[in-house]
Amino acid sequence: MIQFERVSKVYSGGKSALQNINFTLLPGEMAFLTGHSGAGKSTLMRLICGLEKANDGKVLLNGIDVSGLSKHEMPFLRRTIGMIFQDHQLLMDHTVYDNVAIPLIILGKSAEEIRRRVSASLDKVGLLNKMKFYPIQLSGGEQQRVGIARAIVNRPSVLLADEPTGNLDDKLSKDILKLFEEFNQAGVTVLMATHNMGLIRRRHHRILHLNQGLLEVRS
Ligand SMILES: Nc1ncnc2c1ncn2[C@@H]1O[C@H](COP(=O)(O)OP(=O)(O)OP(=O)(O)O)[C@@H](O)[C@H]1O
Repeated sequence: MIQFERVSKVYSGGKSALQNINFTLLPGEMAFLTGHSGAGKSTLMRLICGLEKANDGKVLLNGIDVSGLSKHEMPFLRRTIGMIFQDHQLLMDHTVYDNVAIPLIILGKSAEEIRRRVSASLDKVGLLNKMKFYPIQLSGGEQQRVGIARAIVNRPSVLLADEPTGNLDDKLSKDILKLFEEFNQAGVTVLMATHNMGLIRRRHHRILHLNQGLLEVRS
């Protein structure tokens, strides 16, 4: 569950990115985060995973006040979140398998558990047969799916996706959205930021729309 209570964010330098944001995303809910470029979408996502701190108000993740966590408590929070970026942020000199394994290696999991979980994640995104490839050998859509496999390998309860389809064509974008919907049907809370209104039209999920740092809830 994600809760924002009267959250405001002003960057050093004085730029007000978010103003008095209030919303709740229930466990197992899926929502889209929309808004123009600079509306505050990435800032909102970064507040949830503790990459930025709110100046005012509370950001709660599964009931825990993210802004109240110390630096050494952050890794525990991040274990419950899978984060997906537009530019997937893969390590180009590592194989697909190694890229997906990284979160588990950091957590000190056994080689057997890593093998099992990485295979399961790659299977979910349809890339089991490419585990030995390097990212450069994959298409844009496949690279994005490796980023998704890495985000879910730790079985997070919350998936945050910041413009995950930004560089992809319509067909690939729809495939990625379908994947998120499948995770959501399996109980994962999903928040996906997107510019692509065509993609999310006719989907029944709630829309959180940001307009110059202010939230309008649509649908
Ligand atoms: N680190 C930062 N320092 C100062 N200002 C920032 C910083 N990050 C973002 N901003 C400003 O805060 C506002 C919101 O930015 P943010 O990246 O959250 O918007 P966005 O909706 O994700 O935009 P886009 O769709 O272009 O990615 C913008 O005016 C941006 O310039």
